[in-house]
Amino acid sequence: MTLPKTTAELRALDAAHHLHPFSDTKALNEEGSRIIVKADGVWLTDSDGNRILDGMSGLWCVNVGYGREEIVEAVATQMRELPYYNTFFKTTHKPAIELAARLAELTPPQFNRVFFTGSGSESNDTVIKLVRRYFDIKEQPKKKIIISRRNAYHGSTVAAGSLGGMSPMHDQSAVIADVVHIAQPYFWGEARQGETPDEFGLRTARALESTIDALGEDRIAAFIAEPIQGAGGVIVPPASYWPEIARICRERDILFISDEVICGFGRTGSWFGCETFGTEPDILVMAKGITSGYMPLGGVMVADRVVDVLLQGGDFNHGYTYSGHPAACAAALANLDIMLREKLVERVANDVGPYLKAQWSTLAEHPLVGEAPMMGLVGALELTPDKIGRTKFADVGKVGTMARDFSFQNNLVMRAVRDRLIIAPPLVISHGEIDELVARARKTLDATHAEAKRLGWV
Ligand SMILES: Cc1ncc(COP(=O)(O)O)c(CNc2cccc(C(=O)O)c2)c1O
Repeated sequence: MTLPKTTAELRALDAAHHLHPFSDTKALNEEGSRIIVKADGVWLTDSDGNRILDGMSGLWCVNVGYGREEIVEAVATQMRELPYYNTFFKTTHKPAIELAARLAELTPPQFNRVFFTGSGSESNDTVIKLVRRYFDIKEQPKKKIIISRRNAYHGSTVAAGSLGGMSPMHDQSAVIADVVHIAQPYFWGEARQGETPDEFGLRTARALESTIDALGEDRIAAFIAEPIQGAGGVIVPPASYWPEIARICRERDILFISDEVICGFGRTGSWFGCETFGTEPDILVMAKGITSGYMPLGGVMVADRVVDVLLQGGDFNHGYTYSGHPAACAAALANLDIMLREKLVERVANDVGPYLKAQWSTLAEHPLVGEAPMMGLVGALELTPDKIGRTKFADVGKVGTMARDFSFQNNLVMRAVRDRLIIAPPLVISHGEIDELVARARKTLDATHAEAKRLGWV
């Protein structure tokens, strides 16, 4: 079969054969999917030749930007030499060894070993098994419960989806036992009247302590959290939150898991979000930015104090065919070379991060915007009918979806989560491209505001 050329023909074939993730495929097929055909830097090109500013780095992952020949070459070379081999049954290969050593250098000092996976979901499934194995070996088998947060996202497998706190996912899936969800540090949407950010941050953090005490510390294995809840809407905690969580994790016999699938590899202005917020996790979850999405790869960094116990336990009966896939590891190594050579993490911290924050903050003045948080190169716009009262729209999500569609019409990719618009652009974005992004975001807000007014929603 030769692939058709026109957008209409491509859409028809897609509609005939492709079930899309996280989509109402029937509705999508009536509308037609947007076909992305190539990309370069921060720019996408669709099948109609439209140039689109990718404000989302694909799905939070293309940190070094598109069109990096170095990564392509590294993968091609590796595939010619060894396209695949596994790391089961006493075998390994050079890309896995080299990447494991590189990750030990780049991650905080407590981490010197990595378990490779093919995705963030597989990484979090691995974490659940590692954590329970750890306490079984320590002869504390009662410690099984993992505490997570409402509206967290940890992946889409049954177990990782259970770790996440998104009820629309739980409603469509089995969920595993022994996962408990506590409040999220979403100040704009959940603080009490008159409560300051710091008071809210402490109160929300202390939900961890009270939940441990209510369930019994002898039953709690771990606490898992994203430094910033990404898919939940870029929920940046108040400054008081993470120091209080860190205190609780230090004082209690539980493991702290930092899910850095989004916040890792420079996104927040440090190599990892735990460094931005000053926490010291026992387990660090990676995917996305590890290869900038060029190849699927995930991993779990495990702190020495946890590894020391695991090594006493003999066989760890878990792993994936593509754990540490050689071509994916080669992509990761080339990706990390680019990040180091171009000092992209420092660039986020000292240059484009502050610049984007300054430009993005001007959008908070828009009548439709309740808050415009930005940390590193990940930010959001909370859309609201009432900035002062911090009220939500009656039909949550409708305005967000409308805004996302206007954004796409303006050739800017922004993600909508409920009525929050999100951006997480590639770390290579220029000042000029930031100006263009913010201008298109403002145009999107104006169009959304006008339509919401016409519909009587504001
Ligand atoms: C914090 C976190 N943890 C785990 C995963 C799962 O990774 P995999 O998808 O590679 O299994 C993620 C993934 N995050 C993710 C994935 C797909 C879509 C969106 C969205 O915001 O629309 C977000 C994530 O953001």
